[in-house]
Amino acid sequence: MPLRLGVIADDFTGATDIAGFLVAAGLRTVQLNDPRPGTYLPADPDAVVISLKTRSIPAADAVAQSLAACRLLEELGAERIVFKYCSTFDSTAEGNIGPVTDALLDRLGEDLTVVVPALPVNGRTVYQGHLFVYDQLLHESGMRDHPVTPMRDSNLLRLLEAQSTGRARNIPYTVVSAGPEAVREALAQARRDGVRYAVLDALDMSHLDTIGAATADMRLVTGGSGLGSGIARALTGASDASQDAAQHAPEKSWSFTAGHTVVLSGSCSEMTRRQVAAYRPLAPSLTVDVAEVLGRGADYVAEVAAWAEDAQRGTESAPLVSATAPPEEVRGWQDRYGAARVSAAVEEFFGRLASALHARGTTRFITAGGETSGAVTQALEVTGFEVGPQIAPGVPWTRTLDTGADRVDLALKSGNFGTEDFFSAAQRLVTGRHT
Ligand SMILES: Nc1ncnc2c1ncn2[C@@H]1O[C@H](COP(=O)(O)OP(=O)(O)O)[C@@H](O)[C@H]1O
Ligand SMILES: O=C(O)[C@@H](O)C(=O)COP(=O)(O)O
Repeated sequence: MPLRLGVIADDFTGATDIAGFLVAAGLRTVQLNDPRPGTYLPADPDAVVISLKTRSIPAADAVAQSLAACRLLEELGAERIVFKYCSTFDSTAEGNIGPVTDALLDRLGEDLTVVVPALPVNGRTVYQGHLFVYDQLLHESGMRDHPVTPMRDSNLLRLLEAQSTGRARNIPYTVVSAGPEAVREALAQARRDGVRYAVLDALDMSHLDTIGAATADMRLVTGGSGLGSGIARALTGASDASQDAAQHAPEKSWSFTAGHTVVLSGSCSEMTRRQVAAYRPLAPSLTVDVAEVLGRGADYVAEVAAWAEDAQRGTESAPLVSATAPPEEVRGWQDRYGAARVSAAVEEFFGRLASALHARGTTRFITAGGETSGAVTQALEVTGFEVGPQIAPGVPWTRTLDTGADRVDLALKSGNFGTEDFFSAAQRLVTGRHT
């Protein structure tokens, strides 16, 4: 069977997010982290999601890695490509969403694509081309203070045109709510007018189903996991009931790996800050000292690993190691040492800590933050995942494709996803289902 969908995701939490929605819609989905020609692919998947860590690297590198991923997906026979980026359009001023979109359009010989970051089930909607996070415009939400990709504009047309070579046009919700035929006509008109990026409004998940149906003949689409859901549901004809069941029913056949659990939080988002605050009274916790990370490196990693190992013995709830901090504290570190240096050092710290803990018997990692999850997953040398039960919309448990002693379970939480009790909720799913 040809691969029906190939997804290029610009970070690791984003990749598991979309993979979870594809699975919920009924597509057999595999997530690959270190894709190379000849990479092992289990059981004839319908969709392959490639996780990259390209959101905040230099644009030229992001383009090169995304094109390599696209080539691999084409070799696997992918009929259609989805470029998955964040539902809050996280990008630096120079890109990378625009440059990668342009490069993929050129590679696939297409002149028009759609831009659909909306994920209404998690409060991200697009109205008249403006991105909202629940009741706030993107630039007024916590995303204005993101340590790596602060978002200071909510107008997707302006954001995209500033990063790319072509013209953008909004297809408003009045057209989207009129159904797939109306959207197809608007897209055809946009193409005739030389528009390169059609920014579609979406206020609820049914709008994403409409967009999924209307874009069935497009080789390249771009957006968030909600678009993935709409496309997959158009492919499989999944009903709301089957989608709901897949998202919420405990998967009886899914088993977790025996061993210890740790919670690693490197996200500084508003929701992660609340989740960390809610979890602290329930479990041993350690706050990462950024000065120690920068000053002591490997020594500090060993010290924190020893603390976590010790803490794992004395408690039911997994220990939490957290660098999560409010914006003024993050700015303080960045002013002192430089933003790029601090981010890279904290990410490297979490990667090294994960490796050290894995060597000492930790098999389950609950990580908060996209860049943080990428660093942890890469340090653990995970090559690919199977996607399991959803802890919250957009956050499934996953397990590595390895079957042997190296197998680990990972819950990669996007910064703003999940409810306040997320860290406990993730562990509740594990209880009683060890291998
Ligand atoms: N206390 C801190 N000070 C400065 N930067 C931090 C701190 N804690 C974490 N970071 C950095 O902030 C970034 C958070 O990004 P990420 O992990 O993607 O979270 P999110 O999913 O919320 O975007 C990472 O690069 C991380 O290393
Ligand atoms: O689309 C989303 O919101 C997520 O899938 C995502 O990309 C998460 O990124 P982080 O907030 O950096 O974890």
